[in-house]
Amino acid sequence: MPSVPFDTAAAVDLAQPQPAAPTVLDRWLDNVCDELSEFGWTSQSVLPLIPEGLMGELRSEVQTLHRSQALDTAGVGRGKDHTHDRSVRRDRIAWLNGETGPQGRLYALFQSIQDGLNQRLFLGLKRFEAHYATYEPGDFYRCHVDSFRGRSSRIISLVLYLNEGWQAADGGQLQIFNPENPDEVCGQVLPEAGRVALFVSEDIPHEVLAAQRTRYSIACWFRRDPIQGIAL
Ligand SMILES: O=C(O)CCC(=O)C(=O)O
Ligand SMILES: [Fe+2]
Repeated sequence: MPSVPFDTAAAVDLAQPQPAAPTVLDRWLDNVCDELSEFGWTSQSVLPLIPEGLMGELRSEVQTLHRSQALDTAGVGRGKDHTHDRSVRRDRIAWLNGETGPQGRLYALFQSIQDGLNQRLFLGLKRFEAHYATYEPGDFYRCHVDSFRGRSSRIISLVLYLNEGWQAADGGQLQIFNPENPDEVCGQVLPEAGRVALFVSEDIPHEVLAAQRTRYSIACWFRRDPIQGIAL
């Protein structure tokens, strides 16, 4: 009797449409969403997803803004509570509008991250906002959360770091605290180019330790309110 050349039971029926193989982005999002669900935060490399050259272009943009003093001191709080308290935060910021070439490419990536978060976690995210931030030597951002409880406007925070060759001695680490016990540090992220931190905006207390050299980043918030200025 002729031997069966392969396991017919396990053979793929090529006549049927096959599900598309997961992409690098799918696998990245699966991992991010697992960690967000379990811990409320995650730190990942975004380099496998970033188009060639984009990190350097974004770094040049923020360095140009920095040199031309086009960054504003960042405030704390919203509306009438908005203040510039240098004992709380000392970074300088410039909002992105997605209209330069590099920002357009970054916005396409943020949009696919937003779609992927919605598909996996059913967050109902509708838009995102993002700003560049620079921390000069000595600058910090004390422990805070990014969204007031019950406001549910900023849902997920994402921070993308732009400095190359950042060492532990350069400081500026993002410290993540245990939401149940805000005295307990449960993670630290080195702000090295291509690394991103993602966390649940209203749950995760975090702080930026004092930087020892100029630190460049992009902070992005995925929001549930559809129109700027209207918080649900
Ligand atoms: O740059 C970071 O690591 C975090 C910044 C931050 O917490 C913020 O802008 O709200
Ligand atoms: Fe924050």
